[in-house]
Amino acid sequence: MPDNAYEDLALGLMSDESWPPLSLLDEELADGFRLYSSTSSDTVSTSAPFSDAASSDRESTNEADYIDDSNSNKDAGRLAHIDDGPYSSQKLLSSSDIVETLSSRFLFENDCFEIRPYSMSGVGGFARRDLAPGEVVLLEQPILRSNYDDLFRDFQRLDGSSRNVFLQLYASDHFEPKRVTIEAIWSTNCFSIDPDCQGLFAVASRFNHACAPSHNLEYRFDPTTGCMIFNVGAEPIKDGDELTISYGFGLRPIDLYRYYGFRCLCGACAGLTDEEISMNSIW
Ligand SMILES: C[S@@+](CC[C@H](N)C(=O)[O-])C[C@H]1O[C@@H](n2cnc3c(N)ncnc32)[C@H](O)[C@@H]1O
Repeated sequence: MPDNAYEDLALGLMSDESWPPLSLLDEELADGFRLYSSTSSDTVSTSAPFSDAASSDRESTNEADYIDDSNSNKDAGRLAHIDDGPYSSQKLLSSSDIVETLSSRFLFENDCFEIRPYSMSGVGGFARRDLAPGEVVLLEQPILRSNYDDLFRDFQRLDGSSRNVFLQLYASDHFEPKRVTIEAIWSTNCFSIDPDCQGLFAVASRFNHACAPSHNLEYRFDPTTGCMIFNVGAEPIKDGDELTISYGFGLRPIDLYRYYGFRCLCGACAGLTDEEISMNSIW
């Protein structure tokens, strides 16, 4: 495969005429899309799926301390952010803005898929054309690498735009009521990068789960590029189909409910009855 084969699939790079291909690590990718280089020297080696949200039981902290921009550090994280241009209305600061925007706007698109709202579960990814088995649809660098111990400190080091992207991601209301939004967003969306480190990905966070064997994307973390790479599984995907991933090997609907707080509606599993839900209510 040629070196630049993935360029137009990297986060922030649009393959249509208005978004000419640029180098993956260009700081200025296109109007309104920038990808900041990380100063982190972390090495990563595995492609484990979502982190175990159930294992995090940390004390809450005053969230207001962590959403002040004044100390922003542009180099603390990687970001393909939404600023101007066609995505200007996604420069989001409040949860009401987020809700309004998610209900009416496309969130991201490249040659292969788009992230858009739909009725089942907020937003999801949908194929924009037929996709072949094995085809790479997205390479994405995390906007933040962290872990549950360092999350608030690392969040504080993000620049203001990265924080806004972070804060517009979906936060499950399943997590402990006193848990602050930052931690709920992290728990809902982060992917494991290695045993001690997770990553938050602005676009990949929008992929919904489907139970095996019906999920149609595979993913792995590539330490060389620092990207999570998403490719089509063994079966082709048709234009318009939802792109789905597995949130974890062997997870049953009851595990999804306990760990992530949602009733799986993927259609491939039996789901959960009301009785099972009430028997497993956590709060
Ligand atoms: C990582 S986010 C995925 C994107 C999310 N739909 C959004 O609007 O941003 C995970 C959340 O999506 C929803 N979700 C994902 N997969 C689902 C499924 N199979 N059935 C029902 N809800 C699902 C749940 O609300 C879950 O907490």
